[in-house]
Amino acid sequence: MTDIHATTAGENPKPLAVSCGEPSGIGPDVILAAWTMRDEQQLPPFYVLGDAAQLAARAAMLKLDVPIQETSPQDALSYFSSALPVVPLSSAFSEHPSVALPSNAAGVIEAIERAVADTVNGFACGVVTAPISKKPLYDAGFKHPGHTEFLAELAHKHYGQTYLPVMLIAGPQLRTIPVTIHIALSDVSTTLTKEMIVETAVATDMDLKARFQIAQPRLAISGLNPHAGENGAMGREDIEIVEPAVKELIARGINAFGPLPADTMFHASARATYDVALCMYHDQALIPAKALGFDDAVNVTLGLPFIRTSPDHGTAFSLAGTGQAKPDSFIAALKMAGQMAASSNV
Ligand SMILES: NC(=O)C1=CN([C@@H]2O[C@H](COP(=O)(O)OP(=O)(O)OC[C@H]3O[C@@H](n4cnc5c(N)ncnc54)[C@H](O)[C@@H]3O)[C@@H](O)[C@H]2O)C=CC1
Ligand SMILES: NCC(=O)COP(=O)(O)O
Repeated sequence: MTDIHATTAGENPKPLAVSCGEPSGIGPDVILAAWTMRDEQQLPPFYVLGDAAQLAARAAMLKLDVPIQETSPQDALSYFSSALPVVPLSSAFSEHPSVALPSNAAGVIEAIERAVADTVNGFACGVVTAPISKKPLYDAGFKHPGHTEFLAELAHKHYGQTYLPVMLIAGPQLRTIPVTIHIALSDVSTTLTKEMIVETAVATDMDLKARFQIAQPRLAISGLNPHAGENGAMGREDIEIVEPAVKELIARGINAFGPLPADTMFHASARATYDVALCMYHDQALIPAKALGFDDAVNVTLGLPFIRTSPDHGTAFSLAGTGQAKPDSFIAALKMAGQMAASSNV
């Protein structure tokens, strides 16, 4: 597998815009910890769309010495070496580690919107999102299953075009993509279409070339059913949906192969045959990716007109404010976004 995890840092003239995520989760913990490691980890500069007082309270709880500087996106870069730059939101957050408060939901959403707007407007070179807790946002009227779908909606708002967002989980040993994303397992077989597989694969092929400099990406396409359907004996979707998609991809000049039985496509020698595995549903893709790389895999949204990365983990409420949250995946997300911004040819 070509190594896109190797990073360069500090080469971008613009900082990354970090949305604070759920303030009661471990987002603040990993953001603060990452800033303290900015030199040893050679992190690209970043600023946080969040609440300076809440971040300062979390830093105190964690006994982290993090000076915090409220600033604008334009001035954030000049503070990064000496303080964590924070661009304030319209309203303050309440600081309650481990307890998601409905009153914080509007700020969580605003932070994502503002990080995207800053990037589109040229103040930031990419968006890095800290984890959100989806349920409190749904309760507050958030209509999108997760960041991935919301970011496509924001891209449409800014550019007037429709984008197909593709969730890539990229770790040092494995990259996977779920073709269907945040839907119930019972809806997968009725939602999956040949067109979805083809469109996801085309967007993947394009972005692996443009953003990750993989000249001829090799796409392994999983089957949906056990044993990729066992010639139709265990479900017909592999014959009727996945196989025709693979044929069309090959006809379009994309280096795709499959459908592969999902249970045998993730061992080491199988992984050596492809650059990315396209899987038919969320857990088929995310279980192997997180099992192999939970600490350092990165969630990247492909198919968008801007860069977005995120740690692969969620809000881990029980760890918020305890000092036990590992910042590794967030650090990997910062590095990958910085590297993508420095090297993208889009
Ligand atoms: N990008 C995002 O915004 C994501 C958000 N989520 C959301 O997070 C919430 C919690 O989801 P879960 O499935 O519990 O996943 P989770 O990733 O928050 O936690 C899973 C397990 O890993 C541990 N863990 C997670 N991050 C860690 C870290 N940095 N260091 C050490 N241990 C860590 C947790 O303590 C827990 O045992 C949900 O609301 C989910 O929707 C989940 C994944 C990604
Ligand atoms: N399981 C991954 C996840 O839920 C992250 O989704 P998103 O918020 O990045 O769309």
